[in-house]
Amino acid sequence: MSLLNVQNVSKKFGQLAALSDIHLKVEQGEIRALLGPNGAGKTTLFNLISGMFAPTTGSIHFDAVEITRQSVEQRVRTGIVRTFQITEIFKELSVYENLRIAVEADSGISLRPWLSAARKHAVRRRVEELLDATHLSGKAYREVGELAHGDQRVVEVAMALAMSPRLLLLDEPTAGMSDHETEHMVQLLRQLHQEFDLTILFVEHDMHLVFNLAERITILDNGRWLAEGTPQEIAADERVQAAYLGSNAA
Ligand SMILES: Nc1ncnc2c1ncn2[C@@H]1O[C@H](COP(=O)(O)OP(=O)(O)OP(=O)(O)O)[C@@H](O)[C@H]1O
Repeated sequence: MSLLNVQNVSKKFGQLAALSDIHLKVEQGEIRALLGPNGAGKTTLFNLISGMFAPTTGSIHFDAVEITRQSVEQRVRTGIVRTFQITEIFKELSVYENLRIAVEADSGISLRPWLSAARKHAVRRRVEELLDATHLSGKAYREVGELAHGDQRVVEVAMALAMSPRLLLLDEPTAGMSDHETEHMVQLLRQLHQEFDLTILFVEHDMHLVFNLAERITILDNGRWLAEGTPQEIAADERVQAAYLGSNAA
């Protein structure tokens, strides 16, 4: 049974059909890319999966439970986490403080005025685990706003991890990064995928990254499902080349 199962999903904005009859199944432990030209509907599909909007028609199941009309918060609790969903990143605070806030939000203790020593200790341990997993320990006490762009995006991933995701949704995880930062992010996502058996669904324009990181790729075009397959299958698919890859496919 698929971890995520999107069936016959359509989304209209007024007269505009942003998505029509989309099917998407993502298996536990997969790294899947969602690819397509501008306006293909990738962000809209992400919004439907993460709970920002409800679809006009169709259904979404997560781990066999229907979540079509669940709120963002309910979905986060069941393990669907998108960066920047619940906790905001505070650029004037340190990496450590940002993670502490995310961990406290996740454990539902952020609204309590007083924490027991045991609770504080548990929060500290969890923050240290997250710093370790994302290789941010050496930058724990730096202000997030002072970090390089690539490191700031890693902090976003660490904050998403604080929510204990089973399905991590990433919007263009390497947008604006240098080659070196991109390589670091790819390594990190691969490592987290293995270490936590994390299922990852990401939207990305960078073709190189998609082919390098994704195990399977789903292509949308003009609000419709166009193709799905391994990177090799997608690169060889004539419909995809015609609709999207063009000369980049070479
Ligand atoms: N909130 C909204 N209200 C009205 N129209 C919207 C809304 N969100 C998206 N659209 C429209 O839906 C269509 C699909 O947009 P979407 O942003 O999902 O595509 P995308 O594949 O993510 O594109 P891009 O790669 O440019 O980000 C577009 O025509 C867009 O203008």
